Amino acid sequence: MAPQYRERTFIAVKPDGVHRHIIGDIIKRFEQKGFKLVAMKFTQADDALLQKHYSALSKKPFFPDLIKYMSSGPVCAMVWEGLNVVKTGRTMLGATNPMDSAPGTIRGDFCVQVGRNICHGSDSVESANTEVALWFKPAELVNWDPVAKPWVYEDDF
Ligand SMILES: Nc1ncnc2c1ncn2[C@@H]1O[C@H](COP(=O)(O)OP(=O)(O)OP(=O)(O)O)[C@@H](O)[C@H]1O
Repeated sequence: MAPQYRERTFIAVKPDGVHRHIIGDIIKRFEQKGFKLVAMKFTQADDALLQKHYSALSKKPFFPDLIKYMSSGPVCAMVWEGLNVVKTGRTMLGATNPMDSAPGTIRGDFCVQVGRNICHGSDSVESANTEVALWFKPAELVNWDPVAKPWVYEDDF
């Protein structure tokens, strides 16, 4: 498999998305797009993990509320793989603030306010690599070949 098809991103359904039963819809969109699920866990994140995950935002006034929100219940943490998956994943999620998220995007269709925006997606390949390593052990990442691969990638016959 060519390396560009092996790009990975970290996607998480946040506690509000879990409570509102939106996990399945989010998985469905990534599956239907043609991306490959590489790892998934349903987990209660502790403050230490979340503080590392959101360390770039530690000076923001909303940081304490963000940690409280993200640790308030379980999250569904996932790794998805495919061509340009980081950038496309962000497009599929929609703008951070659901007031600006286009209809048809996940946030545009399922939520209303920035502090309850139901999902997370890595914002660069570098962040994705850091986040995947933070949330998953290497042995939790599954290497497999979907039978549909030649029907997703044109040069893979
Ligand atoms: N002004 C705000 N008020 C409250 N919460 C906010 C605000 N801005 C961002 N957040 C929360 O912090 C998260 C991280 O913000 P960031 O600016 O990194 O956006 P993002 O990269 O689109 O979001 P995420 O990292 O969750 O995918 C947002 O998804 C949102 O839950």
